[in-house]
Amino acid sequence: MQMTKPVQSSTPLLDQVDDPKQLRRMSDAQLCQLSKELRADTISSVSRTGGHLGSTLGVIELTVAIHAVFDTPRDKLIWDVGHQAYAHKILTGRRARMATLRKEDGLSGFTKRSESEYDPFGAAHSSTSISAGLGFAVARDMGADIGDVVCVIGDGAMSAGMAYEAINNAGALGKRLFVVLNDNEMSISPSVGAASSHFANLCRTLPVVEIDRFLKRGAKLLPDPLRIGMERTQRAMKELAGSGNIFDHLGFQYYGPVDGHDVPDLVALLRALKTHGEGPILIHAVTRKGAGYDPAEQSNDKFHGVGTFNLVTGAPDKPSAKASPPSYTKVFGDSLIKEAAQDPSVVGITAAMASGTGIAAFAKAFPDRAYDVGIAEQHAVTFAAGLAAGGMRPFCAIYSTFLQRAYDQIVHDVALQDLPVRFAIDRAGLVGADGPTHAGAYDLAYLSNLPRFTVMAPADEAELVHMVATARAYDHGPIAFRYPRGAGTGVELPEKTVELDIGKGRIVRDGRTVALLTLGPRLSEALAAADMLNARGIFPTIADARFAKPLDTELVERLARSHDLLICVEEGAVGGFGSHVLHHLADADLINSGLQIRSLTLPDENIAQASPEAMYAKARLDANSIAKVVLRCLSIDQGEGVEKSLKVTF
Ligand SMILES: Cc1ncc(C[n+]2csc(CCOP(=O)(O)OP(=O)(O)O)c2C)c(N)n1
Ligand SMILES: CC(=O)[C@@H](O)[C@H](O)COP(=O)(O)O
Ligand SMILES: [Mg+2]
Repeated sequence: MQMTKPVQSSTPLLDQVDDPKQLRRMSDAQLCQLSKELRADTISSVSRTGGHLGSTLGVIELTVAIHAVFDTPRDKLIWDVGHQAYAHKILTGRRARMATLRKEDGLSGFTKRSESEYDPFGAAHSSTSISAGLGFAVARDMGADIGDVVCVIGDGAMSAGMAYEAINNAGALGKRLFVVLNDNEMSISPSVGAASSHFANLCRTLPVVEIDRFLKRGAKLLPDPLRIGMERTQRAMKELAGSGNIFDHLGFQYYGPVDGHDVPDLVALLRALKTHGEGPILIHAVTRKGAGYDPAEQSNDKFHGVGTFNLVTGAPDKPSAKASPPSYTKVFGDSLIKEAAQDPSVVGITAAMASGTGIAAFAKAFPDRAYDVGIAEQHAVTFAAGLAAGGMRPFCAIYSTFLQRAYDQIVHDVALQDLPVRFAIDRAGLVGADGPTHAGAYDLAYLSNLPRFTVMAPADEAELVHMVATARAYDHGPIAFRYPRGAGTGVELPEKTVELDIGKGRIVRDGRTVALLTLGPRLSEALAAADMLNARGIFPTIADARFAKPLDTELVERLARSHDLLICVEEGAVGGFGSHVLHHLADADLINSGLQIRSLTLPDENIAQASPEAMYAKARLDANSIAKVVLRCLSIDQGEGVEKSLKVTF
């Protein structure tokens, strides 16, 4: 084993750690000191970069204890969601790069295989850790050079069905596997659901758990025959006491609840279990989200996701969002409230993203018509399908990327049954700092190919208001509208809503020769591109499709027949709006030598490596890029003059 240098207790310990193996030779006092330094370093670093601070602060001691006991990277440490892994990154050789967190070519905000051997499995979408961990455990038992497997999963992540699918399988297989339930009673907002109450109850039955743990520990030290007898007695006691918990009943050995901030206790327990543990083991650690930083502990969301902030006060550096135009999210929330005020059948559903989707505002106005189902997108969709079948008008508000998790429910329970579920799809397109795992790139592709689905995208927040009204009134099958993260264009919001003609787009600016057909907020970039091109004597027609499905075939055919160049622009992947336009033109026999067609989408590489700077400029969906495509298609000299006037850069 490569010898790691012992730490001197003089200088800050964190400065001496360049390999987590060094923690295995530290005393309890040193590990406690290291935890203090690690917490301070994390807070200071995130105050300059922003990020998911609260959840990392909740697992500082757990991170230190796990690395002090387990032999990473041979022992696999898998973080669920991975948003709490900043301290893990600092301890595993990435401290010097923390300034690049969530930036172009920088450290991911989540765990990422390509980033470090200490990240054996990528995360960012919740509740995958136990499934992946079990996979590693089976691989180990089939001969792979893998040691122990430790999955750290939060109580929020434990509200997702996938976690129970994994527990169900792990409990049956009986493989040695460690699951640490990091229970801080928080998701992004306070945890919801019966499972969360169950965990809380376990914390209230401490004496029973203490006895149980004492007996378990004692049993481990006895010779086998006696030990088996002791364990049988224990189990009988629990049955009699009617106690026990879901994990015990599903084949796990449950230990806890333990104080997730007590490093010596955690180390002692983990060491004992690593030595004596058999089969799947669940350690229930009770922590505080935002622990150790008062501004975080005092805030409602415990600094779940923050921008840069003042280290002393915790106050955000950037002015509050109120200064910029209202976000699409706020416009959606306010519009849904207005619709619900006149329609008692409107219901709002979120999957643990109440504030992020605007359902929190809706819930304030209509508490008995708002449902936060936890991190359970699959359930959310079929729950909405049941509501629709029951005659209600459910709005299922789920981020584009998280909706991917419920695809079969969308197809099987909603589309094929032709149920009028309304999908409010936020974070459509690139999202910036959360990167590729959160890009809302695929919803146009995965919805526009489904039978009976109506798929809309507003060009601005005024259009969004009309689409919410249109969706509420539309009872003829599933209908979705998708819109981007962040502020709108600042356009004036309509007093009176208009129900749009389903499947009908609009001409926004008349022109000739070139037609730009956009879907969603790229309309403003297309208009800006046209303004640039006017300087070159090119006056494009600009059209807003409004619908990806049903396609406005009359509009598409009219544009194709009366222009030499047709360019479709969308914030989505190949297979979405533009693909359907091309498909229709081929079917209509309109693809001929006289017509050039282009479909501008988010290129694969931009989706795969998306980051703040890889927003629309890099994704080639901004005015410069659109203008450049037009010039190139018309074989117009890209000379210096043109480049300069167009400021076109690639
Ligand atoms: C499938 C999915 N849905 C929603 C989210 C958004 N999300 C990120 S973290 C989080 C809460 C996680 O709570 P918990 O697991 O308890 O971790 P904590 O933040 O409390 O440490 C949610 C809902 C996600 N990452 N993945
Ligand atoms: C970690 C996670 O998945 C969420 O916190 C996500 O980062 C929220 O995204 P928004 O910031 O766009 O709401
Ligand atoms: Mg939690």
